[in-house]
Amino acid sequence: MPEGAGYPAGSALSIRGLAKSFGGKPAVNGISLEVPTGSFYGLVGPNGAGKTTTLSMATGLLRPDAGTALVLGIDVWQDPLGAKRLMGVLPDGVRLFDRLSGEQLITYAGLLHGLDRATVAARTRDLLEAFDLTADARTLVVDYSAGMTKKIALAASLVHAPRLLVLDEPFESVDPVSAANIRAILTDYVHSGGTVIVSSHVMDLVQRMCDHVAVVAQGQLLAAGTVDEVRGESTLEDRFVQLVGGHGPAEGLSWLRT
Ligand SMILES: Nc1ncnc2c1ncn2[C@@H]1O[C@H](COP(=O)(O)OP(=O)(O)OP(=O)(O)O)[C@@H](O)[C@H]1O
Repeated sequence: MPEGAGYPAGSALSIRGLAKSFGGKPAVNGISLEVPTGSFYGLVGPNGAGKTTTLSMATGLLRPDAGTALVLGIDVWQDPLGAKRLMGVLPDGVRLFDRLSGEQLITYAGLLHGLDRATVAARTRDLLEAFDLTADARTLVVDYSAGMTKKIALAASLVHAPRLLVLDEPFESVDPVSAANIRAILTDYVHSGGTVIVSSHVMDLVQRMCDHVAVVAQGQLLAAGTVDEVRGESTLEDRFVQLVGGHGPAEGLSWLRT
């Protein structure tokens, strides 16, 4: 099949029929999704819904049992290098080379992507500044807080100026000022033609920040479209609970009541 055949031209990420089971138990059960180029796309779902598994398969980190993922028409599993050149990825539970300093980590990411030293040095400086990490540039990443680690990982994912950003829980552990800063960086990136897909549990944030959203539960897609299409007259949070089916009050915990 030629590159991108059968896939919408306007999609930065095309996921078709992705599936993965662990020990015979389906984690992702045939998810298909089109992420339009230039969109800020939220992926939401309850704990264990299959978000991380889906994003890992879409970014070449976890081999699917079935299905395909294309980044700007390039098959992630047939041409991983070609696809990864176009993508910046913040995986869940980032495992970084944490014996490097923050500055070294971004530099290393840039050099791995084949950028020349002068470009890497200039971009590293800009990224450290943008993420407010200049003062900690020489500190080892192992000594960073959880939020600082998230920020340095995000900075490293941007150094090669990717066209698609795939971010698993980028705001987890990040303080509100830094979160606002990251949101501004990402919004600016989208306005300049980039595409972002971000998983999050924070509905309010997704409603305010994203223009598209997909809701997954139990490894399946329950709804996808623009945020306004998906939420209708409700808030995204109410619609999410409706779709996913909330638990009742904690009757089983009567012993906990004083
Ligand atoms: N490596 C693994 N081995 C076995 N089971 C796994 C593995 N990774 C994920 N799972 C299972 O797959 C299902 C989906 O997990 P996944 O991490 O994709 O969910 P998630 O939507 O990202 O959840 P959360 O919001 O809690 O991070 C869960 O039932 C999980 O236990």
